[in-house]
Amino acid sequence: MAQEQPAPYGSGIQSPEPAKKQRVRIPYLRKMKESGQKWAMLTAYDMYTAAIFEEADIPVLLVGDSASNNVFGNDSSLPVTVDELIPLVRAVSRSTHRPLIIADLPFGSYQASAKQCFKTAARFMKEGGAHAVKLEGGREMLPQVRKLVSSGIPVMAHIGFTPQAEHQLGGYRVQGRGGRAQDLLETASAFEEAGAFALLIEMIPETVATEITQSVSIPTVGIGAGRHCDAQVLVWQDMAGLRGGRLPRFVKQFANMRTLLRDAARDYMAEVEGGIFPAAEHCFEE
Ligand SMILES: Nc1nc(=O)c2c([nH]1)NC[C@@H]1CN(c3ccc(C(=O)N[C@@H](CCC(=O)O)C(=O)O)cc3)CN21
Ligand SMILES: CC(C)C(=O)C(=O)O
Ligand SMILES: [Mg+2]
Repeated sequence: MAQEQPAPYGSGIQSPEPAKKQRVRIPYLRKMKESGQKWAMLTAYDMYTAAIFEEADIPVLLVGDSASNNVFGNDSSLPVTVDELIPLVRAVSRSTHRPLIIADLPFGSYQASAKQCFKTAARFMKEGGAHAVKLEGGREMLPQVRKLVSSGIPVMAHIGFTPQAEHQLGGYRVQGRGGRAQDLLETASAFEEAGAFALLIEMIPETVATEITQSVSIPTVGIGAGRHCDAQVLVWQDMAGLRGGRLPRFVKQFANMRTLLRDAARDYMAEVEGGIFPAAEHCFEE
């Protein structure tokens, strides 16, 4: 006899899971803004990290195109492809029940037209199991945002420093300084009007990010955008101290996983070389 399937999380019909496991959905994020409750977003690119961040109760996970650097070893966001990212999105969505999963649209997969954008976003939803997508850019992306929204695909717009445009922007530089703040404010309003469910704001002065946050009713998620955004995001390998070398100013390391993992690898190697591991307890009898 076929087993009965449990109701999907957030479906509103009786779920066998406790309320805590209800899927985070977009109206919840808006309510958090209204009540002044800040929230945290992290990137995730695989099963264990996604499951661990769910255990930690992180409400929103981003499968970033930063996988280009942090998974695939490229030196920028530009090379990563849709075909490379979809399996990572699928790994994250399969391994979690509660967080909202956002797929970052990679460079070249949405800029050409609203139609191209829709096709790419639909692949991330259908093949990856994403609940929403994120795209970078300014007002030239309004047709893309409108197309997704009218097709039922929630979209987060990423403004300020947009890494996919690093060559146009002249490097990894703070945006919105000098006379450019007004332009950012207008772009933010235009995205809200077009139906974006949230704004990601990267590397702009705190004062400008605060003004944007106060001027829109959708949540703002900051990275290097000061203390007053509605939410914050960091790349998990930065936050957990897996990454070495010089770090951007906006990063705080909450652990030192690089040392932890390196020491574990060294201890393992020493025990193998010294004939200590495996011990009897790790061996099978006949
Ligand atoms: N590991 C990782 N963390 C990230 O935050 C990240 C990625 N990868 N890959 C994609 C983009 C690239 N990002 C970056 C990369 C470098 C800087 C950086 O060098 N920032 C300088 C800016 C100096 C200035 O303009 O004053 C800094 O010191 O913060 C910032 C964001 C953010 N994203
Ligand atoms: C840094 C965040 C905002 C991002 O876009 C990514 O991880 O790709
Ligand atoms: Mg990105």
